[in-house]
Amino acid sequence: MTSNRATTAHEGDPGGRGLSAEHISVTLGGARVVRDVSLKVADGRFVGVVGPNGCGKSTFLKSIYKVVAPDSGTAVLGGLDLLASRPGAVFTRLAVVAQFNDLSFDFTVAEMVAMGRTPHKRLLETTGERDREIVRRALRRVHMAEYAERSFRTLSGGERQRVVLARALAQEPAFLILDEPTNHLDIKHQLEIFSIVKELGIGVLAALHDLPMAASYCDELYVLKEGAVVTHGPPEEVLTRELVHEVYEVECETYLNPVTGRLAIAYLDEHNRCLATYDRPSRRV
Ligand SMILES: Nc1ncnc2c1ncn2[C@@H]1O[C@H](COP(=O)(O)OP(=O)(O)OP(=O)(O)O)[C@@H](O)[C@H]1O
Repeated sequence: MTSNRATTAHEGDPGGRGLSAEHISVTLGGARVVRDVSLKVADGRFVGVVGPNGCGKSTFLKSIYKVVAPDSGTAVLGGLDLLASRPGAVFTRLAVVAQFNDLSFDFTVAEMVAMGRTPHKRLLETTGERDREIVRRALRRVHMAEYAERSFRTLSGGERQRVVLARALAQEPAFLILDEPTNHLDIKHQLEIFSIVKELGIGVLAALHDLPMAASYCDELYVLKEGAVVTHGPPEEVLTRELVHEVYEVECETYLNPVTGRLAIAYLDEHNRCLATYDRPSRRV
């Protein structure tokens, strides 16, 4: 199933603080890994990018948050040309929660979160009491307040992920990019991260692996395969058995769970035996 909705639905303004990426292509190591991807996130909407391993989700997001330079394309956030603007201008309004594994210096948790204040400060301006209060509040929000003086390096993967979210909260962004934000998290903390992000009420663009989770939290999904958008739209329309088969090469059945009334996915083996079922989680956490 291939749709050309991606090209037709991008006309118009995504809204005052929305994101509009147009015709982004990226080449890495001689290979074109993102192919002419266009996407819009209206202000306050939660948009997911899904697709199999290596399909280019992270690379596309990195091209927007300035870690990877695209070959071509534009990315505009609330009227600001992200690709042409200095990081200082970009990161006063855009925060990123990504995998954070290599750290050359040993920072405390509070110091890590305080880095979220950096884009808002003038050169050589030190951390003030207001910044410290914002940091404390962010750490409380992710239930990591008691870790404030711990070395970030000594934290577990899931604890680190929550601190990285706290750093993004301390940035007080108008828009959030999540690059596989729940990889290390158990189910409670996955739900908690999505719940915290939803409560912010700002535009969110997230690369996600868990399809039922994506269906539950995203207003709209873009599906990537081999670097290109296959289709996009509301999760209930996009996540069909045909789409899952085409993109992930697995058989499945989608159905409404009779208990929750929500979309669920049963993955099937070649004899149509159910391998696993995945339900959309409740948003009440
Ligand atoms: N620095 C690089 N040099 C060469 N190839 C790269 C580089 N970074 C990524 N790639 C390749 O680009 C492709 C897309 O990678 P990317 O990390 O964007 O995929 P992804 O969809 O986020 O994957 P996953 O779900 O496994 O995290 C992959 O084939 C990857 O091997």
